[in-house]
This record gives sequence, C-alpha cells and structure tokens, in this order.
Amino acid sequence: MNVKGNPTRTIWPGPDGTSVEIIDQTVLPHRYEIAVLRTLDDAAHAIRAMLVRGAPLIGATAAWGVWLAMQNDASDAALTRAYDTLFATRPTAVNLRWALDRARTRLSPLPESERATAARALAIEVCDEDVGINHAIGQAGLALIRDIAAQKPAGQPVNILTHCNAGWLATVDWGTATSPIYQAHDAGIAVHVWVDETRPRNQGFNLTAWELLNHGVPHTVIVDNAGGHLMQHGQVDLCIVGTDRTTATGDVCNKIGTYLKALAAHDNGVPFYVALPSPTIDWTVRDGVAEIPIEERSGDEVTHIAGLGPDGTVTTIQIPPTGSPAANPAFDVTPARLVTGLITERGVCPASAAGLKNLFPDQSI
Ligand SMILES: CSC[C@H]1O[C@H](OP(=O)(O)O)[C@H](O)[C@@H]1O
Repeated sequence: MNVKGNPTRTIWPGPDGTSVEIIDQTVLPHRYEIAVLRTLDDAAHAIRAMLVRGAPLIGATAAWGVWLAMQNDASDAALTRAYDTLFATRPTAVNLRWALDRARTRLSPLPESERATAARALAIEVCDEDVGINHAIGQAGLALIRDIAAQKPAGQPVNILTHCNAGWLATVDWGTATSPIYQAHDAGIAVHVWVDETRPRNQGFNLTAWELLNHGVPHTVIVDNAGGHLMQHGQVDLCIVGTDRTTATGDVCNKIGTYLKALAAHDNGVPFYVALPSPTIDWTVRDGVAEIPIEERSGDEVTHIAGLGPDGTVTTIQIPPTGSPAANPAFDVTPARLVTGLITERGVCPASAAGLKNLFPDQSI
C-alpha cells in the first residue's frame, strides 16, 4: 500500500542484489524503519522476533530466507538447514511450512549452480501470488460490504470490527481482512473500523490503526474487551478477521482473542467472516482445537508494554508485580460453527469441508 505516497510492499529484494529489505514492524507505529536481511539467520530472526509477522508474510520471508541461504551454500545439507532453521521459528502459521515445502520441491531436483537463481525466482513468485490472492479476497469481501451498505440509511457507514492485524503489514500487500475494507473505502462506500488493541503485542493499535490512518479509513481504537458491548448495542455490522491456519473443515486459528469475538458475534447475530488465502488452509487437519499447534510466546510480552513516553521516546514499562507468572498463548481456534463464511480468493464459502471443497475441488480432504 502507500507509505508517504509511495507504493510499498512489506518485503522486497535489496538494491545490492544479495539482501532482502523489510519494514521493521516492531517499531511501528511510532517509528518507520527498514531492516536489511543478509543471511538465513537474519531471516529466521526477523520471523521469530516478529519484525515481520502475519501468516502470508511469514511464508514470503521464509522463501526469501531460502534464497539468502542458497547464495552462500546451495548444497543439499544447506537446503535442509535452511528448511529446518526457518521451520523452527514459529509453529502456528501454516504458510511457513507451505512456502518451505514449495522451496524444497522446486530446488531439490536442481544442480547446486542453479538453486540460488531458482530460489530468488520462487520468492518473487510467492510474493506476487500473495498480492494477487489478497486483491481477489478484497473483491470477494467488497461484495459483502456493498450488500450491507445497501441496507443502511444513506451516509451511515458500515461498521466493521477486526482483531489483530490482518492488514497489508501481515502480507506482502493489500492484507487479507483489510483488503475488502480498503477496496470498499476506495470504491466510495462509507466504512468505519473498530480496531481491537489485541493484547499482548497490540498488533491492532500498533499496526492496523497505523495502516488505516495512512490510508484515510475512518476507524476507532478500542480495548479488546469492548467488542461484545458494541455488538450488543448494534454498533457492529460485520466482523472480518484473518487466520494463521484454517482446517479442511473450516476451523479457524487466529490471534488470541478471536474465539471470544466470534462467541460475542454469534450471540448477537453479527456476521463473522474470516479472510482466508488458500495457502493458509491446512488440508491435512480437520479438528483445529485438537490439532493446530498454538505458539506459546514469552511472558514478558504479557507483563510489559511499549508505548510513546511523555518525552517522545518509545518506552517499555512493567505492569503486574515482579514475580507474578505470566502465560502467553499467542493464538486460539474458532470452531467452524461460529464462522459465518470464509472469504477466499475464489469467492466466499461456508466454513465447512463441503464449502472449501466446492471452491478448491483440486484439493484432497
Ligand atoms: C493475514 S495473517 C494475519 C494473522 O497473523 C497474526 O498473528 P501474528 O501477528 O502473531 O503473526 C494474527 O493472527 C493475524 O490475524
């Protein structure tokens, strides 16, 4: 999307021809900085420390990480090390495995002399595909928003609640949950977005609010626990969230707290949609709660919070008393029964095996 008027992606090949550049998402929204990745370990660190995050962007970064590795050593052992190093970074987003399997399949049959060039081409392919998929998700979701807008009094915005950041910062461009929002806004449809803070890492406040502000989309930041109240009072027309892994039966793994939003939406009859690029579907899993690995991150993310201090510098402070243990599951699973529909690049379908099979008949479930 545009940053200071310049069309920008979240990840791109560096001008030196050997590095990769990313937006460092750990310093947003108060600083905008570009980080340079030069090695496999740089790419692994960027994923693990969440300089880049979001399932599609994690997959894209892994593809670029394989290229960084192949430039130095394109042996079978190096390819295996690249796969294992990147795979070990974060366990939940299935795009990571998808991108690494795709790289291994593409590169293994090639002579070592051709692997770096092929890895670079694959990384570009993965990124360009992501942009196309997300734009198509936006078109499919735009139709939903347009239908809701048609039923509202003239000038009344469609109120959309989203959780975490499934924006262009979570992908290579457009985002998944935000793509319909951007396309509706750009089409002149009045939209307003309730932006959940999304504790503990505040991807909503730090990233989604920054995105929407930059694109001029009306929004209001709210605490995580306000969504149910807003739904009870008719202030939410639609929920759209992202996903890190969706099962073949439509169970949705997403940022912690998504399940609670889905429960509130179900209780209040608010449509709850999930923007789902097909690389985020795990066709090998049927029971999300039982089978999807949930990342447990450092308790420090729960006990400490960063923000802009009165002196204009970013400061981190501790909230609970020293010594109180913290738990930090980073994701939860929303059962398909609570999901109104899945917005994919091939259109919208019910959150069910039949719904997914209808859109993706080429996949074996
Ligand atoms: C379009 S994927 C976005 C998805 O990823 C986020 O998790 P994280 O920031 O920890 O990578 C969150 O679950 C978003 O919905």
